[in-house]
Amino acid sequence: MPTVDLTLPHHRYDIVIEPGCLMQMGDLVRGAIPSATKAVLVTDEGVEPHHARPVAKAMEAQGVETIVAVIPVSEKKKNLGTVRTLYDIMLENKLERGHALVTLGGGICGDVAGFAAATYLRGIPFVQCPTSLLAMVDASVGGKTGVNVPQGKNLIGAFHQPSRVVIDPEVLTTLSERELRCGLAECLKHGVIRDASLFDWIVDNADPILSLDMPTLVELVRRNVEIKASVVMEDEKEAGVRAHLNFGHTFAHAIEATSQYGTKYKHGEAVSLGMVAATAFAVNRKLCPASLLDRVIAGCEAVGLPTSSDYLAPDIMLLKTMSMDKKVRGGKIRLVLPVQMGQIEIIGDATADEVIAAWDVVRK
Ligand SMILES: NC(=O)c1ccc[n+]([C@@H]2O[C@H](COP(=O)([O-])OP(=O)(O)OC[C@H]3O[C@@H](n4cnc5c(N)ncnc54)[C@H](O)[C@@H]3O)[C@@H](O)[C@H]2O)c1
Ligand SMILES: O=C(O)C(=O)C[C@@H](O)[C@H](O)[C@H](O)COP(=O)(O)O
Ligand SMILES: [Zn+2]
Repeated sequence: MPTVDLTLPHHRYDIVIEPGCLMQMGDLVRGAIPSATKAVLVTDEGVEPHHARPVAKAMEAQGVETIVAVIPVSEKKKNLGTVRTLYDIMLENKLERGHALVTLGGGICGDVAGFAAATYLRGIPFVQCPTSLLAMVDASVGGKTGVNVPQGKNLIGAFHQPSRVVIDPEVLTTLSERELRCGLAECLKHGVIRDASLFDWIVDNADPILSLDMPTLVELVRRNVEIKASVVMEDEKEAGVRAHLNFGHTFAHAIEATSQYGTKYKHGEAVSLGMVAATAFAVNRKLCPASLLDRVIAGCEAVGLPTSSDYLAPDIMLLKTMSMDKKVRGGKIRLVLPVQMGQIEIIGDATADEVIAAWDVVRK
């Protein structure tokens, strides 16, 4: 099966990308974690009716006793309460360190269940099986797991790398178009930070992507996973270049946290708005030409993502939330900004006035 390899100093895994591969989930889990005679399959309530039963059956067929745990899928419930529920299920079923957790869902499911795997018995192996485009191209790769708190997004978490990532692009046929577009926000982000040709390719291929042409989807997923994996291999724990993957996210997370997590904007939509705000900031700072902002806006609009909003919290609230960002150093907001398509710079001296001016570009 085609794979992308991710090699770190103390861990290595592959990311399998193959239409139909979920039917071989038993082999794929046992191949990565041979001691996994038992597993908790954590899925989310939107995915469970479509895909949980065949995956559980495929795992059982290869001798993996499988307990299915269904969790709610909302940013509000991406919290420690849901993690606690998973601990209880794992404890009740006497899951041991040699056993496994398998995620089957979008990025929320992967982040929450991944955090449970990172902390249960101080860490058990897990396999990520992402089912949304966003989780395939971004969230399932790289080992960031965690949950939200009222103060901000993903503020409690752990780096815990999976033992394998299994991507079956065929499951995208049951994903809503809105969620598909959300995944494209992170794909465009990868284009802006690393690969101008990917950015243009996504814009040119918006139609086949949104109409679920399978060879185009496979290429989309592979190109994005390669970028994500290469950044993570360079800097696993965000000591440096991994922060580039956070382009648009300081603004995006502020939108999510100040709009009651997901009631108005999904993560991918917030990232689209955040990329526009960050690029506007860079233009105002004269780090990049105004034409780059036009290109980012045109790219997001080409795939149907929002680029302006009449639903933003007051500046003071947005600034307060941005000051809780994990990249803050010495109380200063650090921003990941584009210099040109495919090239990024991080600045650590953003002033409140500059940030507010960037929000103004997004605010309708
Ligand atoms: N860990 C990371 O590196 C990382 C990276 C990016 C995003 N994230 C996190 O990921 C989350 C967003 O993930 P998301 O966009 O996948 O949202 P999500 O988890 O809410 O999933 C999107 C929706 O689609 C449904 N769904 C998923 N796959 C489906 C399928 N195949 N068929 C039918 N329905 C399906 C889900 O049930 C859900 O309702 C955010 O919380 C974000 O912070 C994490
Ligand atoms: O993998 C990363 O690193 C990223 O920043 C990817 C982001 O798309 C993702 O939303 C991530 O969860 C944000 O990380 P955070 O540390 O800012 O919460
Ligand atoms: Zn993201």
